[in-house]
Order: sequence, then C-alpha cells, then structure tokens
Amino acid sequence: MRELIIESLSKKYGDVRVLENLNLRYRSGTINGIIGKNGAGKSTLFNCIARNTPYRGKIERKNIESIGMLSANPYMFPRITGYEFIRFCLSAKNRRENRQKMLQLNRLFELPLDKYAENYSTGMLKKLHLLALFLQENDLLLLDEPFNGLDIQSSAYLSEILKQMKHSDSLILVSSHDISHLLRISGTLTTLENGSAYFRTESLSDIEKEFQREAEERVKNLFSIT
Ligand SMILES: Nc1ncnc2c1ncn2[C@@H]1O[C@H](COP(=O)(O)OP(=O)(O)OP(=O)(O)O)[C@@H](O)[C@H]1O
Repeated sequence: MRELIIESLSKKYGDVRVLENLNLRYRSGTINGIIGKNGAGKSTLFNCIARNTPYRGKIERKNIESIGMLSANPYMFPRITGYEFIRFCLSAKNRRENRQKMLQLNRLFELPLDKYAENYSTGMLKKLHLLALFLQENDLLLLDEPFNGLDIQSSAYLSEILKQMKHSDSLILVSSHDISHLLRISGTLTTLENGSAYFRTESLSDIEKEFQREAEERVKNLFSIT
C-alpha cells in the first residue's frame, strides 16, 4: 500500500498565505478528488507534494518513489512528435518502452503520434501528457484538471482508466472543477478553502445542490440591488 501523509503543511508566496497547517492522509486503492474555488491552492498543494516548490511542514511519501504530475497548463515542445515525447518521458523515468500498451491506450485517445505537437489541439495535448504519464507507471499520480479540454468520450475513457489504475496500487489525486465527473470516480473528496482543507462526506446531489443554492441566492441578490 502507498500512502501520503501530510502534516502541518503551510505554503506562502511572499506574504500571501495559500495553505495553512494542512493535515491530510491519502492511500492507494481509491481515487482522491480535490475541489476548491479558483485560487484555493489545489495546484500549490500538488506542487508541494511533487517537491516542485518549497513548503513548511512534513509530507511523508510511503512506498512512493516515482511521482507523475499533470499540470493544469502543461508545457509542450512544438517540434517534437507525440511518439518522441512519450519516449522522452519514458527515458526521463528510466522506463522501457511498451509499444503494445502505448498502442492499446492510444486506441482510446486516437492521437496522431507521428505528427508534431504543434499540430495538436488543446485536448490532444492533454491526452498526450496523460498517455505519457500512464505509460510511466508512477507510484503517485497528481492530475491537475485532467478533464479540462477533453471531449466527452475521452473524459469517459479517462475516468475508466483511472478506475482501473486504482486497483494497481497507484495513489491517485485528481483536482477538478467538474464535480459530477469527479464524484463519480472518487472514493474521497477534499475541499480546499481559505487555506484549510477538509474531507467531504455528502453525496454528489447534496454537494451540487449546495453550490446551486449559493449561486442562485448570490446572483438573485446582486440583480435585486442593481
Ligand atoms: N508562483 C506563484 N507565485 C505567487 N503566487 C502564486 C504562485 N502560484 C500560485 N500563486 C497564488 O497562490 C494562490 C493559489 O493558486 P493555485 O494555482 O494553487 O490555485 P488553484 O486552486 O489551483 O486555482 P485554479 O482552480 O484557478 O487553478 C493564488 O492566489 C495564486 O495567485
């Protein structure tokens, strides 16, 4: 079993405090969803876990040697083919190429792997990053907005792939604004709010209703003032 134990995690950018004394625990065998408003600190949390940025506190990564992270807006070299990018990602992690697995996965994503990345659409680029991450077989996967930009069918494939991966002892954290999608696949759901984090236990319909109610009230009030 792999485990991520976060204790007293705090993160500031200059004087701006983003995460304040977070205590969280995640295990493999389930998908862990993360939600929060824009700017709540989801990407920052992932960057701390991936050691991309300094932080205060302790993050214990039990049985986790390799970490794969999909950024919300990942960079891509323009003059590299999809296939070359995958090979580059595999060699960066010292992994052997499994051509059969690559072709099998790409039957779902349908990427033109022999074409330069500059010819890819936004969703295709995201799928290329995801494909490379899946082939790397990391112990911990941090996916920041993986559904953003994917078409409906690809989102469904991604959900099913993640559901399969949770059985292979990968520890998976997924941040998303697409709450219905996230709740359909997640075993745990964490909300980040005002620097703090807490686990949610309500049902999908209750959480959706809460957001809807708040939106209706605030917009109605706004329009009644103007
Ligand atoms: N490198 C940085 N330097 C300074 N401030 C930053 C930096 N990265 C993020 N921030 C700030 O930290 C806060 C949290 O940002 P973060 O990107 O983690 O939020 P998020 O929850 O991922 O947001 P979104 O849902 O919009 O992607 C924001 O106020 C943002 O402006």
